[in-house]
Amino acid sequence: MHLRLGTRKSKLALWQANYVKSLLEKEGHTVEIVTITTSGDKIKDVPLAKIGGKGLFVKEIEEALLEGRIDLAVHSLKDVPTVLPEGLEICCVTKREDPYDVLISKNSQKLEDLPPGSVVGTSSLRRKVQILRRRPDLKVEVLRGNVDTRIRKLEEGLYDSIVLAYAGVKRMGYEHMITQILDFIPAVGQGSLAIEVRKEDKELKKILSVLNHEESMICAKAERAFLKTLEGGCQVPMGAFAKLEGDKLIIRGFISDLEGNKFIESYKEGKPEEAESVGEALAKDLLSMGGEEILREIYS
Ligand SMILES: NCc1[nH]cc(CCC(=O)O)c1CC(=O)O
Repeated sequence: MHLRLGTRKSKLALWQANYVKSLLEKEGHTVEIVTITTSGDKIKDVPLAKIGGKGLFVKEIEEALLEGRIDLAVHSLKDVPTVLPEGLEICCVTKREDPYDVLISKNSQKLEDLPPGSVVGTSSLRRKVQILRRRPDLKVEVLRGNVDTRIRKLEEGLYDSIVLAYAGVKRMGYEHMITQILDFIPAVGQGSLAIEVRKEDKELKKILSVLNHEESMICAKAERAFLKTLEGGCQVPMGAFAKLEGDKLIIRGFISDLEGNKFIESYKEGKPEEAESVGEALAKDLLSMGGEEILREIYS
């Protein structure tokens, strides 16, 4: 079949699109890559948490899907909101790449070795609070842009260290620059790709099912149910990480206030078949442990 694959045009997005393209070509399909500029690509210097809109990197691509200009969309799963437009679905989640965050430092200093007052670049509130919890004496400053831009800003001396997703760093060929793999709780979905299609495209979904990695899909379901229950956008520091151990699903997650002073963390176990309810149960625990108050403060 001839498939039109929609993607953003950042280098990372194109890498991801080409990765999916090559998997589909192995199955005998032809794939045309259609690049789409999203609002997230246009607004370059404001932290996404300040813009506040959900799905800034996917909205225009979803419109192309709904209008029939493309057949499938490839996104970083972590950029996809938990509620999709009517008529669309995530039919596959690809095998998760290393889900963790990494620190890249100018002087190869690990988080615990950075001199007091060092400047760490990240725009993610999730990363910020986890940095400050370990090193309240560091300065966390806004850093946006694609992976190349972020690394260039480090090299230009604007930061002493930056924090990025391992997955993006690896895909862009900067693995050799990694100073430290951080044991932070990752973003929901970090490291997996989401394949989004029109719900009604049954035949296409059958074709695409080769892209699905069942274990990654189960973890995605648990983490996204967690996020949905917390109504988390990127304005609230939170994260969750699910994994399968044998036939047990384990999910850890946290929610925090903006400075990392109130950091509420817990975990939950359950059956993989009940991934969504396990994620939801974890979120409800966090809400009753003080999460509700945090949300109220942040949104007031
Ligand atoms: N926020 C942007 C974004 N979306 C997906 C990735 C990397 C790939 C992934 O995490 O799955 C990145 C870069 C980063 O967070 O450093």
